[in-house]
Amino acid sequence: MNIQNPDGYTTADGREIGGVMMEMKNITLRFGGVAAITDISFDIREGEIRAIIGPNGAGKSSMLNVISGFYVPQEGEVWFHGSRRPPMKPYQVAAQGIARTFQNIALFEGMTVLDNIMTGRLTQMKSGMLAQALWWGKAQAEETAHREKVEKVIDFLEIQHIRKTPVGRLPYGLKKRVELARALAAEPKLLLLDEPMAGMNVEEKEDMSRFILDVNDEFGTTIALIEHDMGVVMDLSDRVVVMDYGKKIGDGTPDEVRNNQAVIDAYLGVSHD
Ligand SMILES: Nc1ncnc2c1ncn2[C@@H]1O[C@H](COP(=O)(O)OP(=O)(O)OP(=O)(O)O)[C@@H](O)[C@H]1O
Repeated sequence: MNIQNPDGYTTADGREIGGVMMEMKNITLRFGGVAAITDISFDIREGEIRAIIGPNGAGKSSMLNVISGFYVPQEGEVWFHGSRRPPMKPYQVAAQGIARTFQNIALFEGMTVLDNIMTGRLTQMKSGMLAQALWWGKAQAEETAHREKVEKVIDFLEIQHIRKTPVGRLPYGLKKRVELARALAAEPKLLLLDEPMAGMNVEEKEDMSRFILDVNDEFGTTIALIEHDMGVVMDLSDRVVVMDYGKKIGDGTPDEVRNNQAVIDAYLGVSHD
C-alpha cells in the first residue's frame, strides 16, 4: 500500500482509492482579526474516507465550509477534478456533486422524514414551477423518478418505519441518520459530514459508522468528515488531516497521525510557546 502513489492505491482492507479528487492549496481564511485557517494544503482522493480532526476551535468546520462554498477563503485555491474552482455559491458547489451534513442538525422539524429527504433532490430537479405548470406530465414523471431514488436511500439506511414521521418527533440518533439520507439523496460524489456521531450513544455510533462505510463501499462515495471521537476516526478513515489553531500539524494514515508528536502535544494541550 503506497498512499503517495498519485494514481491511487489499494487499502489494507482491499478498497481501491483513486487519484486526487479535491485539492486545497494554501488556504487562508480570516474573520476580521481571527485567522480560522492559515495556509493549509491537503487533498482528498477518489473513493477515500478522509478525516479532519483537531481540538475545539482548530478550524475544522471552517475548512468544511470552504469546501462546500459557504466561505470563500481570502487566499489559496480549491481544485476539483483537475480544475481550479472559481468562487462559488453553496448551491453551485452542490450541483457539482458535493453534499453535506451539519454539526447542528439542519432539518425541517415539522416535515416528514420522506419530505425532508426529498429536499436533498432539489439540486437534481430540472423542472421548476413554470415547467410544472406547462408540462405537468413531464414534471410528474420527474417527480416519480426522484421518489424512487429517495426510496432507495430510505431502504439503504433502514428508515422505512419512520418515513411518514415528522422529524421533530424523532430521537437524536435517527435525526442524524435522516440528515445523512438527505445528503445521500443528492447522489453526491463527495459527501461532507460535520461531526456525524456528535451526541450519540455507543450503539448509535456503531450504526452510523456502519452506514458511512457502506455508503463508501456500495456507492463509491468519497467522504470527508470531521469527528471528535478518536476511536471512530481511527477505525473509519484512510487518511487524517490534523488541524490546531488554524494550522495543519499532521497528515497521514491513522497510525502515522497517532504517532505524530505535534498531534499528541495538541491533544494533551501542550503550550505553543
Ligand atoms: N463566522 C465566524 N465569525 C467569526 N469567527 C469565526 C466564525 N466561524 C469560526 N470562527 C472562528 O474561527 C476559529 C475556528 O472555528 P471552527 O468552528 O472552524 O473550529 P472547529 O475546529 O470546527 O471547532 P469545534 O470543534 O469547536 O467545532 C475559531 O476561533 C472560531 O471562533
